[in-house]
Amino acid sequence: MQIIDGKKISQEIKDEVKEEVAQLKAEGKDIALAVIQVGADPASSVYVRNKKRACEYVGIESVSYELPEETTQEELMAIVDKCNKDPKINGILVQLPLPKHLDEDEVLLAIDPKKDVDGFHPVSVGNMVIGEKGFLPCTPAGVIQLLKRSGVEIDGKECVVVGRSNIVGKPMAMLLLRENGTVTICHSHTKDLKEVCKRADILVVAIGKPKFIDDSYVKDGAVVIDVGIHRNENNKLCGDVDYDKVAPKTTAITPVPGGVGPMTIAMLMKNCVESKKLFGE
Ligand SMILES: Nc1nc(=O)c2c([nH]1)NC[C@@H]1CN(c3ccc(C(=O)N[C@@H](CCC(=O)O)C(=O)O)cc3)C=[N+]21
Repeated sequence: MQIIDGKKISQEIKDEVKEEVAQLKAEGKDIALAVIQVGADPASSVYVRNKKRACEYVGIESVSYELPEETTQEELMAIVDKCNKDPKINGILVQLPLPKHLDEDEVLLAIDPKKDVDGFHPVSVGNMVIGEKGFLPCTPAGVIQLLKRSGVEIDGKECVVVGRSNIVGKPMAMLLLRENGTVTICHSHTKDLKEVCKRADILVVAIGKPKFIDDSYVKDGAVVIDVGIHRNENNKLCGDVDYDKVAPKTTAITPVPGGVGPMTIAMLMKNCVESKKLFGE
């Protein structure tokens, strides 16, 4: 059984990015990412801090906007607009989820697709689906990198994605399809979830329920990728997969923490470089 080391693989990617950033810098091309956070949700603050730290490491400038919980839609839209127009800004990230009084879709739609390093804009989604160049969403793109760099073949494999969110499940299925996997998407209405999951050579779980998937959902020798992240009362992290029960059945599995999470951030850094190379001046 192989424990897929997301920390190590994300470090490799960050080091590759760091080198590219240095090369661009030598040509006088600096990269900057705007990180916009509304409110002070502690989990979001952790992720935002990790993103800034990664920027620092690879040599990308991070310009942060920490806005109060009461920020209005108009105020937020004005900041996005300002970042859109600022030629120094190459990427814009609006940390999700936004407070409930704000319209997430309107904000994401307002981001210039040329700066959409999260890959959430409908233009980016469309490009991903038809296989055109564009920004790939960081978490699913990170999962593909984890699989490839761990020597897991996707081509022709039975891939089951549990969860159909716009930011993970749906794009995950699409990227596995692009790698020639045979892809099934499961969700809350799926009949016989267990039986479908048991077909998987590669099982990707993104349902947002702690330790939901135990060994009874997993075929012997499967590869299991856990996208979930939950924090319990004692601040201990766990995923959507019951790792201790599932791991012995797999040929490879991602832990939480240290699996998919760090990859999300590494891929964000990669997208920022891509933005500069494709659209920067
Ligand atoms: N616009 C937007 N883009 C995102 O990419 C985005 C977002 N909003 N909202 C929230 C989710 C979640 N997310 C994570 C990033 C890093 C870790 C990460 O580094 N995890 C570490 C543990 C970190 C910890 O200690 O909590 C690990 O799994 O090893 C996890 C989750 C990005 N997201």
